[in-house]
Amino acid sequence: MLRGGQTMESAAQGGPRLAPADQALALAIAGETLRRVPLLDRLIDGATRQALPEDSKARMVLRLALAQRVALHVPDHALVATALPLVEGGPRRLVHGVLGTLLRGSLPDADLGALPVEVAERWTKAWGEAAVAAAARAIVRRPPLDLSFKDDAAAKAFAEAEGGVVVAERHVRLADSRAVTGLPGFEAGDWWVQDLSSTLPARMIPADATRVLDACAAPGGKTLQIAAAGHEVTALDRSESRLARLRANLHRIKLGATIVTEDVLAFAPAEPFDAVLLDAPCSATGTFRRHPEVLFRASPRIIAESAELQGRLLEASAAWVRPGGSLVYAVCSLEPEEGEDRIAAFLAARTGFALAEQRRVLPGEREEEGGMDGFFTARLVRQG
Ligand SMILES: C[S@@+](CC[C@H](N)C(=O)[O-])C[C@H]1O[C@@H](n2cnc3c(N)ncnc32)[C@H](O)[C@@H]1O
Repeated sequence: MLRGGQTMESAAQGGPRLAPADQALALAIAGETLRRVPLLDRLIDGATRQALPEDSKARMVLRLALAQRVALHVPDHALVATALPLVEGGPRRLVHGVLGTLLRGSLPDADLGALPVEVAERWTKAWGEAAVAAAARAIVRRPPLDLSFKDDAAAKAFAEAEGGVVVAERHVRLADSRAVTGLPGFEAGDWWVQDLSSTLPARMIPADATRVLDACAAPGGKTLQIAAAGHEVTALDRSESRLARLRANLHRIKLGATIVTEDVLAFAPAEPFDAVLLDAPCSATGTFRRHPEVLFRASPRIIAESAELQGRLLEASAAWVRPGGSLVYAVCSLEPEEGEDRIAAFLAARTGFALAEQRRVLPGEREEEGGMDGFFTARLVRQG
């Protein structure tokens, strides 16, 4: 992931086939390492005479071993026994020596997270130190399990029965992550998993909008919300495999939508929509609590490329909004270039749209209730 910019999911698929318990442990070690790389590097650098290259195998293996000790409380003999074979025929002596020194000393047992240095600097400039400190706390905290419900009464009854909290209309938060398939209402299709932040854009769609286009729809969290709210949804995405997941989700929740496999940039609807939701592809840095690897992938170049594409997708989607209708834009990103700046640039470059509402979610929001993913969403109205 650090070298190739892969997601955890694709890295796991590309690796060797492991038994489920080993796969879960491997993912836990990788995730806990990514949640505290600068902290682990400080420990490693404090125990080596010459700094190990950033990308060296010795540094990678030491990070993995130390994360097991500070975050997963793996016994020393076990983590040494899994680290050394990784450097057999290579820097085995060095890794053994550094690990020995560190494990004999007092390692922080603290649940301290650390954002990659470049991300901390970027976000301090954009959002200030309090948001960065909140993000460092959040990256090592297990996020709650958030469920969106088809029906508000069912949400309230579920919260009461399962010890959850209704944190918004049709939305229940469970403090601890449980196996979702075992929760009541899974088979019946009463709810789906969705972070509270991700529910904000669909809540901005005016109640009187009849025909709604979900322009980057798969795997369908927002499509489900829009359909559950009673709108007629057209769900468009260019990825057939992701649309297969959207179809399966609609089937389980027993809701309907017209599905279109198409590129936003090539789509030509027969008639305009009352509302268009563009949940644009983005760096996804707001989802760092569940996917810490996003912080290492989102280089300034990737963010700039993503922002450029978002500008084009916004222009294309704007053309399908009827006069008086709404265009809702959303990104699960903590980069202003993908959020506030995109909307400002869109409004500066054309007439005919006005900003109706805008919402930014930063790390630290509702922290005592389990927090929220970083997010940005805005609603524009097409003037008639
Ligand atoms: C942020 S995800 C959407 C998540 C979805 N709205 C949900 O709530 O479950 C972005 C989606 O945009 C799709 N996408 C990216 N570029 C596209 C394009 N040019 N045309 C159509 N879909 C695109 C991707 O396949 C991906 O499914």
